[in-house]
Amino acid sequence: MRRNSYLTELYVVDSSTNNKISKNIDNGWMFIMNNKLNTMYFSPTGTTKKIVSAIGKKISAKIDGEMIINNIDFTLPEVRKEAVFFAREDIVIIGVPVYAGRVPNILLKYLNSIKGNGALAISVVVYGNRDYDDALIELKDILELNGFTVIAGGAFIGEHSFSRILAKNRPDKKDMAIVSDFADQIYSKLTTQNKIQSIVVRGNNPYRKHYMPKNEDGIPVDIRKVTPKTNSNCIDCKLCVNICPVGSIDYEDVSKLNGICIKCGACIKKCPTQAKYFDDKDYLRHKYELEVNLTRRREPELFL
Ligand SMILES: Cc1cc2nc3c(=O)[nH]c(=O)nc-3n(C[C@H](O)[C@H](O)[C@H](O)COP(=O)(O)O)c2cc1C
Repeated sequence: MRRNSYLTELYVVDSSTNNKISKNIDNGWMFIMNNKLNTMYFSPTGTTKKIVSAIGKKISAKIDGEMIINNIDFTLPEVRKEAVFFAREDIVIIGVPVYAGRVPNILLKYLNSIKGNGALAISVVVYGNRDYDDALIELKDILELNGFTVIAGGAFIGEHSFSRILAKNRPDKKDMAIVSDFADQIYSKLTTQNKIQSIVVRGNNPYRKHYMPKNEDGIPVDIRKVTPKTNSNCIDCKLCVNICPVGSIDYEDVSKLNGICIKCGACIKKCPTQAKYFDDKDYLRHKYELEVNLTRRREPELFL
């Protein structure tokens, strides 16, 4: 038995005559066997990567390891210079963290350049236990405008980029069990529905404005200009230079920035000597406020 084209036919070879008999495929199992599985994520502190990778692995495992996962980690700026095109037979699991209740601004140009060409997409957003606001609907809209059919969506929780205690160590065991269940449900949708339906997710359109922290007088503050400092623990290992998702840290002098800082937390959380930190008053106040006020555990939300 050989597959000859996407979703339409399969050959059954008659061994006595060696003639190919083709018959229509309306079976979901054959549907998924004809597809290619892809994962894509932007993940400066690794929580989005963990969730997207686990969904991909679980779906591929369910198909008996038949499916090789093609992965695009677009955390680094060089990767976002490459054009990406998919085709009808692709399934793409794509994840981004939630920044200010939305898809991170710096990713919009790249995300809008990805061509779906009829591929199926699973959209994933990961947030730090405050809220994902309109990020999931925004990601779904972007993907649909680019020619994807979005067949599943999930909002998951990851340790907050600003903090080591808010949503500490999430996604944890309980989250990963939900991630696994989500993958099972996606597999089941792929293999049991003849016409795979797109989804409706929680969120507003028009989208809410980007979430802004407030100062002690309740006035919104703009922390976009805040940059990290470097202390004397620095061993000049250059790790921060290599992991900065906007390529802003100067190679010769790692305490210097040559571009914007998106406050993603990568240089701070991944520094082996804890040499990077923020000391801006408004940033620290916001971080403290989040840590004090958002202790109630949020749970993942799935849309299928
Ligand atoms: C600039 C910025 C804004 C953020 N805004 C939100 C937010 O609006 N709501 C929320 O719950 N978490 C927010 N977070 C936290 C991240 O969404 C969360 O920690 C996520 O797990 C980080 O993903 P990563 O580990 O893949 O980098 C923000 C983080 C950053 C850096």
